Amino acid sequence: MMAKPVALITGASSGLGSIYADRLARRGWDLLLAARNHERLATLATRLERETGSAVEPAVVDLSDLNGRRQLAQRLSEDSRIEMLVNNAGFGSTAPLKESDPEIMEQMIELNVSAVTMLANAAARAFAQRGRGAIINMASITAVAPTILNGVYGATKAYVLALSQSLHHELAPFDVKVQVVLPGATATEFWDASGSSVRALPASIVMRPEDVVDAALSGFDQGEFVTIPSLPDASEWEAFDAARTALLPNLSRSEPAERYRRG
Ligand SMILES: NC(=O)C1=CN([C@@H]2O[C@H](COP(=O)(O)OP(=O)(O)OC[C@H]3O[C@@H](n4cnc5c(N)ncnc54)[C@H](OP(=O)(O)O)[C@@H]3O)[C@@H](O)[C@H]2O)C=CC1
Ligand SMILES: CC(=O)[C@H](N)C(=O)O
Repeated sequence: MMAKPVALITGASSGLGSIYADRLARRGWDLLLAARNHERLATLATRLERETGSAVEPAVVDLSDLNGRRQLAQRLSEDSRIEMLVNNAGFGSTAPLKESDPEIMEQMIELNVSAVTMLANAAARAFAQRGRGAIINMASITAVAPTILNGVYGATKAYVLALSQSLHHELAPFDVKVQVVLPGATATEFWDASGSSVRALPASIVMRPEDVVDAALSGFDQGEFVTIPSLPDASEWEAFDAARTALLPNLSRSEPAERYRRG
């Protein structure tokens, strides 16, 4: 029997990552599930193996730790069965920057930026060499709306969007798919660590994690690069992105613009 391909999902012990695990196992993927909480990963692995017949391996790792993310990146580089990376682990905050603990902000950057970068780098190299694979990066609507929550959180997600834009361009010739997902408020444990309760938000702006992941996978199946699960009209994103690309011919020129040369 042919071995199944493996999807590596970070942040798989709860929320969006655990739903990705469920959906990908049902789509015929074997799984490598990364997070810190061994008990939760083991319980999920046992359930998914029983219900789907997929092989599910827990990988207990703290991705804010340099050695932790190095080990997982090495596994990604060396294990040719891994054909998908769901770069999902992350945490956020709703506190203004001036009221935030600088060490927590550092940890957020380590997890949301440094770990995402190291794993995307390893996946890009390995998948390009193999001529196949997919990278799904979990950003957030705060990537384009950084005033909504904590500024560092929004900045980390803007980084994930920019990194994905560059990777999408770079990896297209190698048949490696890149998707970036920008969910809005989602009812997960994210909120427990964020400093605000999801129950304080109007129900009309909060999506179920199952719906976020199902929409994101539908976008993936349709070959979308950017998926915003709640956006009713995809042409609104296309117009936003077209405005960005229209700037490109004038962003680097030999002379300052006329308005900076007056007086
Ligand atoms: N919920 C929301 O409103 C939104 C969330 N997002 C993004 O979605 C992603 C998933 O979040 P969500 O599912 O909502 O939240 P959860 O808190 O439910 O999940 C976060 C996951 O990340 C893991 N994780 C946290 N810290 C580390 C670490 N240091 N090392 C390894 N794994 C870690 C957690 O597992 P463990 O504790 O076991 O390590 C958990 O599995 C995040 O990137 C978040 O920014 C984007 C938009 C909206
Ligand atoms: C926009 C949100 O509310 C969300 N928690 C996020 O992570 O972006």
